[in-house]
Amino acid sequence: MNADSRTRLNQKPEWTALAKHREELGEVRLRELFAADPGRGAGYTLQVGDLHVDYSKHLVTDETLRLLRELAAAADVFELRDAMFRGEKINTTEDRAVLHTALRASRDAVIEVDGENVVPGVHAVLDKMAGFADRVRSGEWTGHTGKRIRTVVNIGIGGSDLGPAMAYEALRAFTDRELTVRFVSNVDGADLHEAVRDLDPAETLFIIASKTFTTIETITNATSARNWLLTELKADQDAVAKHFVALSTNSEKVSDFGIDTANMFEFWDWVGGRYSYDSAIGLSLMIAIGPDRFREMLDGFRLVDEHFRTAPAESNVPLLLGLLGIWYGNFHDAQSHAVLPYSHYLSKFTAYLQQLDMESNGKSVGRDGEPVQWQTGPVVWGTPGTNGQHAYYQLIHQGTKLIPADFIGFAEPVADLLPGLVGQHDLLMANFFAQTQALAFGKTPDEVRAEGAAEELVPHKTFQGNHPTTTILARELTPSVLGQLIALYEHKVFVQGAVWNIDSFDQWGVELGKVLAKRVEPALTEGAEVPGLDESTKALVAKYRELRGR
Ligand SMILES: O=P(O)(O)OC[C@H]1O[C@](O)(CO)[C@@H](O)[C@@H]1O
Repeated sequence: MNADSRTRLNQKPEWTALAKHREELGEVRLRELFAADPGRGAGYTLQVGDLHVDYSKHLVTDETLRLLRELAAAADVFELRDAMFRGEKINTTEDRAVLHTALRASRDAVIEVDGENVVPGVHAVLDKMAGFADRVRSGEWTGHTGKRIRTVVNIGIGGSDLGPAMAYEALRAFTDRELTVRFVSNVDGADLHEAVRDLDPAETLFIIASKTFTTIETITNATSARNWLLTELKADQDAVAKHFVALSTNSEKVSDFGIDTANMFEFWDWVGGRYSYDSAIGLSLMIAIGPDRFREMLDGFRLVDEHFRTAPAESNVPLLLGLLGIWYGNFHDAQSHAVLPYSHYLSKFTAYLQQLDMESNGKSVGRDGEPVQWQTGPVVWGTPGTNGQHAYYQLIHQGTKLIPADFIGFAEPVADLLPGLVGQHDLLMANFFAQTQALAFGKTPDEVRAEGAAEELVPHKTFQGNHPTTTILARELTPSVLGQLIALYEHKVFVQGAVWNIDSFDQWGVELGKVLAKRVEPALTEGAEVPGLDESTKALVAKYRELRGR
């Protein structure tokens, strides 16, 4: 691969061809595209596993898609993909392999890092997790006083929180209702306080999830949780072993904290935090849904991995979704991307994707260390429909910004919901379909007039339409379907990072704030002089101390 040639992405003929094509298409109208091709609705669809993906409501033609695929080829996307699956160290700034795909590889697969097959280790940890999860679920694992565990509290942040928290919500219908899981991430003590205040410590298990085991928020919360537990139980340090387990790559720090390393579930530096909830980081989820369902979820991931690895470019769904994002971000100046799940169970899905996408592709320096000269990752945002419809959809429909959106919905409601529900799922999904229709085709002034609107209101009631959306539809939100969805987005993010020639697997941008926080803290607590503190922050710190009466 030639890193230099990728750096000059916007000087490549494939890029220029796309820019020219964009000019020629001008303000292409979805109404026209559908009028010109009545088969578009059924034709612009792909299937991957259980996911039916409709991309007909995009501002693209066959030619656009062909040119986008050529750009991907010119950027060596598939070469980089193959290098990732082979275990090469494509996270160059950290000199690490990127092998979240190995976390869901089948037992007999062989994937080597530095000459060692990592798959047996992955399955050994999965088996250990399964054994532990079964013991907690059955009540065989008891706390210090002999009581069974009723609540699991996962303490972690970023990738050590968002993934399991999202998936626990998503798969609530599959959870053991006798056992609940709570998630604590914020260093604001209120988070831990609210999570434990009504719990019986004797029935509580803390899972301390931290890849590095040095993250200040997590270690602080874990220390406070240990204090709470020992105080409430009036127990000594021995009680820790029955109420604390760790998920980490750092056995030394785990042991320093007082957790028995026999109760540590390991993962590896080739798993990025935001790509880790299908590793040991998913232990809380496994306890909640059981090992079999967890494995079904891994099967879902693997299905999409295989698709991404082997499907031709024309039918490769992660490639398509990645390229559509590039079309809008780089050739239409779109700044953001909305993800709008029409499932209450996916209430944390977009928050999870924010880290996956924005921590991966929020970069402005290429893999060669040169500043990139094109837009990279979008702002990802969204909440479940239909709540968003009554909040910010106004701006998507009639505002001045182009906001491509993914609509995710399901034909069946997940679980046996309340018997008295009055056809709510069809109503939910009617909104789902209606919104993408309204966004795409809008309402013309003539249509508004035909409804008898007063002339002065016609411009206000007109919908320009032409807002692009992808629709992802599956039968039901099962563990496997969740795995498929997450792998789809993981690989979409990969495609975009590969085209933009950035390292999607490092996160140097979070470091500065961490270092400065450490430096500022003594100024808050002790009024210490912090060298290099700017005048604005100095004044704010002084105000803070005054307000705290210090
Ligand atoms: O699992 P750890 O090491 O505590 O890190 C938590 C999170 O912090 C980050 O390193 C930076 O915010 C994320 O990438 C990671 O998911």
